[in-house]
Formats: sequence, C-alpha cells, structure tokens
Amino acid sequence: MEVLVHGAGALGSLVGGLLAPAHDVTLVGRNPHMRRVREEGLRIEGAVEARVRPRAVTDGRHRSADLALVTTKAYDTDAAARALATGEYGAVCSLQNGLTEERLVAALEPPVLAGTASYGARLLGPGRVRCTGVGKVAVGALAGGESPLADRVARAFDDAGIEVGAAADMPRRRYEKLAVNAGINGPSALARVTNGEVLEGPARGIAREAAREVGRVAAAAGADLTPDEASDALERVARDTAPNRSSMCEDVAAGRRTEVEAIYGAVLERADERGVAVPTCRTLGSVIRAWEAGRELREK
Ligand SMILES: NC(=O)C1=CN([C@@H]2O[C@H](COP(=O)(O)OP(=O)(O)OC[C@H]3O[C@@H](n4cnc5c(N)ncnc54)[C@H](OP(=O)(O)O)[C@@H]3O)[C@@H](O)[C@H]2O)C=CC1
Ligand SMILES: CC(C)(CO)C(=O)C(=O)O
Repeated sequence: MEVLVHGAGALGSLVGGLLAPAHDVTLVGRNPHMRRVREEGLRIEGAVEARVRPRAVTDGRHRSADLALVTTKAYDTDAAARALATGEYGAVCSLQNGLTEERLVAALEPPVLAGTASYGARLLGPGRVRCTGVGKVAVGALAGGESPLADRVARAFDDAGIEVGAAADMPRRRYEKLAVNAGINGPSALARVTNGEVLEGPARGIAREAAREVGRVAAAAGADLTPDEASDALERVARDTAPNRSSMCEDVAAGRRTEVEAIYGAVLERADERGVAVPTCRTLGSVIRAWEAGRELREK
C-alpha cells in the first residue's frame, strides 16, 4: 500500500517507520529530521529497534497515496487538511489525540476514517525516534459500523506487524479516549504530576469527574459509552501509564502550545450542543486556555 504520513514528528515517524518494511511510505515532516531520514534512513530505538528507509519530504502538497495518515498535533489539523486537499488519496485517517476527524471531513473529499494509536513515541533528534511503548492501533468508520475500507487499512497495519483492530465501534472508542485525555491531561499538566499520581493523589476526584462528564456527553451523542465506563477507562489507562507524564503535562512544562481545543474544546462544544453540564471539563479547559493565553503573550 502507498502510505503518506502527514506530520512526521514523534508518532508519525514511529508509525511510518514501522509500516515502511511492508509498504511504500512517504513521511511529510520538517528539516533537519526529513533531510537526515533521506540521507541516512530512520532509526527506531527503544521498545522496537529498526533502521528503515521511507521517503522523506517537507512539502505535503500535490501528493497521492492509497492512505494518508494525519499525525500532526491537533492544532495543525486544518493546515494538514489544506495540504492534503491538493493531492489524491484513497482514504485519510487521523491517529491524533482529540476529536479532529470532523475537521478533516469538512475539508476533504476522500473518506475519512477514525483512528487511535496507543503507541508511545519520542523524537530523539534528526533521523531518530524512540518507541517508548508498544501499543495498538484501531481504525474504523467515523460513524461506526463495518467498513471494508477500514478492513483494508487494518490489514496493511497487520502486514507490517502492528497490532491492529478494524473497529466497528469507533464513536465509542473516540469518546473513551477523549474521556481519558480529559481526565488525565488537564490535571497532570496543572499539577505537574505523572499519570499515576493523578490517579493516586488529591486530583483523583477531578480526573474521574472530568471523564464521567465526557461519558455523559458521549451518551447524549448516542456513542454507547456510560459515565462509569468512561471513568473505568481513565483508571485503567492511568494505571497502565502510571510513570508517564501526559502530552499536555510535557507541553506545559516545556512552554509549548497544548492540544486543549481538540480535547476540552471538543468536549465543551459537544456538551453545549446537547445541553449537557460539564463544569469540571469547563474549569480544566479554562485554566489551560488561560495558561495558553499567557504563553502567547510571553512569546510576543
Ligand atoms: N507522541 C506520542 O507518543 C503520541 C502522540 N499522539 C498524538 O499524535 C499527534 C502527534 O503527536 P507527536 O507526534 O507527539 O507530535 P510532534 O510535534 O512530535 O509531531 C508532529 C510533527 O508534525 C510536523 N508538522 C506539522 N504540520 C506540518 C506540515 N504542514 N508539514 C510538515 N510537517 C508538519 C510538526 O512540525 P512543527 O512542530 O515544526 O510544526 C511536528 O514535527 C498528537 O495529536 C498527539 O496527541 C497519540 C498517541 C501517542
Ligand atoms: C493516554 C495519555 C494520557 C497517555 O499519557 C495520552 O494520550 C496523552 O498523554 O496525551
């Protein structure tokens, strides 16, 4: 399969690199990373060790592939969509955190699949990515149900040795992941604690309530996820990733922009549309947004 990975930072380089031995992969990213991959190949280190040679470019416009994977940060989704709209793709699939697929649907003609990836990835430097945790990929129709296209994409991941499921319940999975991110990311970023410390410390109640609120929004949206299930998912992921710091915690600690809009913004938008009260997510989102506003002022 021809696969283009738009946004080859940490996750995109890892997933693209893992796909490369079995497929014709093009990474779209930034220099000097792309230049090094072109000249010397991509080294995958850590939980998976490999050296692969995907194509590596910096301009994602006017390209074509059977599948485009979107792995930019969520706030770059619209720009990614604009670049992808100039090319030709059989399908587009996001592996990002937060609810970004609707933005891709709004801007693109090819079918957009929903995806989740529980791999951990960190870019070490030009041409080098660390796999910090072997995970799973799920891919399926955005509205749920069987999808021959998702089956084909899942087979392509499977051919490359990536554990994958073609999932008929992506609406539920997307909300479950959103609940986990809403429960862990804000509290961990504000308290500067690990995922495990969110669960074990004084922020536990806030984290559980944020996840439960997302469960209520999911139920109102017909996504087959209850508040209890959302809270259980949060506890499970926080336990499984206990020593890790969430992406939002890392971003805030490094003074970087966060994915607050794709996580808390997405919850609030959907909650307001359906008249669901989400006071905990609203508070967490507001405080992270306040931090972002301060960050932008400091950058000027
Ligand atoms: N890292 C991980 O372990 C996991 C990440 N995720 C999710 O995956 C997404 C990506 O995360 P991550 O890989 O960590 O983020 P990174 O910032 O490492 O990767 C995104 C990359 O895309 C590049 N990029 C953005 N726009 C373009 C463009 N138009 N052309 C070329 N390159 C572009 C960015 O460059 P620049 O920064 O210069 O703009 C950056 O290098 C996020 O939504 C994250 O939450 C999900 C699971 C695990
Ligand atoms: C699941 C979790 C919370 C793992 O750290 C994550 O997705 C993130 O950090 O953004």
